[in-house]
Amino acid sequence: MERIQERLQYEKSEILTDDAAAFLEKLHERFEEKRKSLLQLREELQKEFDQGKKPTFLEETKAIREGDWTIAPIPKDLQDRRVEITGPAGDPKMVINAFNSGAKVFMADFEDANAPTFANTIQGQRNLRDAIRRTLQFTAPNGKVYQLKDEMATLLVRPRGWHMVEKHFLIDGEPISASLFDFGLFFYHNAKELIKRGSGPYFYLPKLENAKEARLWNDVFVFAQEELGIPQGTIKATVLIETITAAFEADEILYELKEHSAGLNCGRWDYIFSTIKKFRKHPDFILPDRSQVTMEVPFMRAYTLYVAKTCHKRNAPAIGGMAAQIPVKNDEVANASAFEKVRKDKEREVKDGFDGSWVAHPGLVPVAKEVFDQYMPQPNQIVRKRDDIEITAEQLVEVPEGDITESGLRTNISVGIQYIEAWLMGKGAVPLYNLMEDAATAEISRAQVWQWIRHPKGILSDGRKVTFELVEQMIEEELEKIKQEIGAERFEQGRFEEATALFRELIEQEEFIEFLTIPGYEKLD
Ligand SMILES: CC(=O)SCCNC(=O)CCNC(=O)[C@H](O)C(C)(C)COP(=O)(O)OP(=O)(O)OC[C@H]1O[C@@H](n2cnc3c(N)ncnc32)[C@H](O)[C@@H]1OP(=O)(O)O
Ligand SMILES: O=CC(=O)O
Ligand SMILES: [Mg+2]
Repeated sequence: MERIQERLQYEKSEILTDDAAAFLEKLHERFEEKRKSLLQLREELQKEFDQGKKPTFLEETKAIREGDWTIAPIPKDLQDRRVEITGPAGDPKMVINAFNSGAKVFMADFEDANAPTFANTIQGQRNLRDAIRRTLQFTAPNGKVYQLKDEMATLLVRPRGWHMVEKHFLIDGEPISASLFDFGLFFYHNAKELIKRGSGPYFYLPKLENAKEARLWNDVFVFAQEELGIPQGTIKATVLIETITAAFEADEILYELKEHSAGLNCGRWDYIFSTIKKFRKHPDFILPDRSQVTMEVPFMRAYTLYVAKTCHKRNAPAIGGMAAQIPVKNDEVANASAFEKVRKDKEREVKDGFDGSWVAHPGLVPVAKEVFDQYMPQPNQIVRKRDDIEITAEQLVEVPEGDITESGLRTNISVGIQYIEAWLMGKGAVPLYNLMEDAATAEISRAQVWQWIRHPKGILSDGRKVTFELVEQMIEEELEKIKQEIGAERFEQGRFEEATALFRELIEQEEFIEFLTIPGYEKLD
């Protein structure tokens, strides 16, 4: 077996130990072929979407949707998930702050919020290993010491999606699946320790496109538990419903994972991205400015209500999504407005039936908690079945009204380039213009520009057609603005040239690039 040099560099981290590496190799041998065949299925289905197909509820799984079954009981420390904070796993200060934030759950992210440099990925594993053992500490350059409090949030870990590989760990010359790498290392080092401490190995599973992909995760769990001699059903996983195709198989996904399920979550940003991506060639499907695709537009309402209803029918928790607002420094009015937007977002979710929701920043934990405490005094509202809700396939794909504006196009260009630059610099989540931006939100930005250029209805509200030439002119102008905003020094020292080149590649390639993180990863360490 060939393993690669970087491993030596991290030997001291005690993460890529021989035993852990052997476990990863077993996962790879057993599941790599299936992973590849499922990715192939995605491509085949896309060809059908490109011909005009729309997703439907599957005839062959009708019995599952109509059947009377529930998921296995939820462990005690996942009963009350009213506020979940998320953040990149690789930053030790943020990890400590998140555990201490007062949120019930901390979703430690190897995915949307993490730029997957090998250093970030391995550091993330170290941070979590040490946090679980209560030994994680961090001293900031200003001397401030960060330590874990006695009362910590329950940990859920989000490995990367099935489409990514970890290029620093080769098996017979082939990179291992990033999902198996992130999951495998975390599980191997921590599953028994977590159980000993009264919790368990809990996960968030991102970017699944269908129930077959959930079944693969379930198979991985069964195998992993067997290998470590841990009782079957100990692993619990919440699946993000963040692709349009997965929404149509929400029931089936819960069913596949039912012994290991901890419900579903509405990953709204990737969900929007997924609709643009899947229907990119549909003449009737085009979205307005990103800022107009709110949670109130009919197809987003339909999706979230459908997820809430489906979860409760199966005794599963339904977890809401991420409002992009974060606290605004030095501007009280903008700050109050950001908090108000988050409050409204959480109010809608709790009233719809969600059992908890995400926040991006510790400063937002109290507001989300206050809303859930008010409307959900009990640990969760799973007993509240939403039989009153009926959602049709048509509602899930209803095209929203709205405008494409010059300002919306410019924001997509500017935010897209700035996010990619930050990501190439090793930061997977960044504040831009008072909003949290991560891989999912950046995907929307670049996908919209790609679509608006090609779609006959990609016309600005002032009548101009969005063209390559117009976008090219705006790229130059937006780069100049960015330089003014951040200063020439930061601009020169950054990776804006590469980020702009990648942004151009993403919008110029006729064949839509599935994820920006795939070509991006080639440029990352
Ligand atoms: C689409 C999706 O997948 S959403 C989920 C994935 N996205 C995320 O997880 C984004 C999470 N949020 C973040 O990464 C951050 O909030 C950012 C990057 C948006 C903003 O971070 P900052 O610029 O550091 O914010 P700010 O300066 O206000 O932070 C204040 C303090 O809160 C901490 N903090 C901010 N966000 C978080 C967080 N999510 N978790 C833990 N601590 C946090 C900072 O580390 C800082 O700590 P300090 O005072 O001890 O130094
Ligand atoms: O992962 C969450 C999302 O909104 O995307
Ligand atoms: Mg996502």
